[in-house]
Amino acid sequence: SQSQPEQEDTPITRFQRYLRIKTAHPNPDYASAVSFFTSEVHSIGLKTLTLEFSPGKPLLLVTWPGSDPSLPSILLNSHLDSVPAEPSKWLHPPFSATRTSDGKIYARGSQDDKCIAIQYLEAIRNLRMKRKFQPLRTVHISYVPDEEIGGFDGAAKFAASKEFQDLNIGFMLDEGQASTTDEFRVFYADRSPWHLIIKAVGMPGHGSRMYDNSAMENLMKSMETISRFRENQFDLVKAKVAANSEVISVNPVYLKAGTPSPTGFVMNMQPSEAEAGLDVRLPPTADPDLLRKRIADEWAPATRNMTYQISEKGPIRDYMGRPLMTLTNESNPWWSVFKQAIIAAGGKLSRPEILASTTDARYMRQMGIPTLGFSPMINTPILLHEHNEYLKDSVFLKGIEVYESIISSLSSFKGGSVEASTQVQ
Ligand code: MET
Ligand SMILES: [Zn+2]
Ligand SMILES: [Zn+2]
Repeated sequence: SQSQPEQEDTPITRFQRYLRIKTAHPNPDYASAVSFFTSEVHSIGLKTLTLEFSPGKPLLLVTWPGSDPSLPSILLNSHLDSVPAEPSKWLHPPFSATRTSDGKIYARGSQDDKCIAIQYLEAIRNLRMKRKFQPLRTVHISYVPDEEIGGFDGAAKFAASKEFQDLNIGFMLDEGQASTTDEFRVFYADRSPWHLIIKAVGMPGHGSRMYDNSAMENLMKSMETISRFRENQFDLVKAKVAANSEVISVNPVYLKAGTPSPTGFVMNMQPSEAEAGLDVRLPPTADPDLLRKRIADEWAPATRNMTYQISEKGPIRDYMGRPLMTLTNESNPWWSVFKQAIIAAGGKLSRPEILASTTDARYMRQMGIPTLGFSPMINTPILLHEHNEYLKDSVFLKGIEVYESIISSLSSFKGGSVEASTQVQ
């Protein structure tokens, strides 16, 4: 064909344009992303509102008013930011959004989660402009900053705000994860993230000496203990006793030790301090107190002069002390509407799962709002945070159709008395 795809204005090229905006940390270009969405939203005749709970960190709210604004609304959430990428290790530059001849669109954020940001809007565009669909309930989209660094200046402040309360949200969708089979995955809970730092101290000494209680020895002993715990948890997964997301994961993400020299490190000196950083994730079913005790007694024991610091990145329980889980049975009418909408779009849904990672959904679940994690990507490898993250064009386009079905169903749901019983478990 004579067409020049890059100059067209289609759902795919709009996806590519968004992927090219560098919203990766540590310096996400939120301003460009917000101005991109603002003009897209205005082009379909809807209004936007920019909120700024923290300077330089805008949150864009899109509203499609329903015919009965007194009914609780629907919120579709997507984070604007991405994790960094190492360009030299990619097949195609991570902000090029290169589309290969077999339809793969390579970009950081193509799966996590810029796809859903565009799909929400394209689905609304089709429903509104082509199908002249009129929602009964108001539909909102929120484009939020800082999810990848904990969401404290984004979704956390948003969920706690008066503006959020005024939206009167009855049900929410947030990101999920790709499915390697032909069944869509859906998530009713997240794991809670802890950042754990353990520190060891000891006498420095000559690199040739063997002596007890060096900082390195103390840290290495802890790492061995942690590795055993990690293997036990992993064995449960390998034996298929539990899913990856149903156990406690602990993974070292940095190690820091050594006496620096101009050419690297002093090699004949055992250092007096050593430190490790670990990413820990707890499923909502795990007892956080037991893990705290294990860390104090075994992973960083004071008897070996070790200290530790746990930072819990967001809520693990709701205000009543209950685990943050959205019901996925017939007692939650939103669940039934969602499930039917997937089937109506010709899709299959696998058994609801806990998400192995963590999303902004936890802040909304904490407010008692039933929230499901969902990203319509089937027959797709799970590439979030990896090199060569990509999404196939055909999968992306099918996702728009799926959201048309979901958004039209949810926004038409009449609810009634049954809605009042919809609670987070
Ligand atoms: N979504 C990111 C993750 O799961 C950030 C969550 S808050 C630590 O790692
Ligand atoms: Zn994400
Ligand atoms: Zn992510």
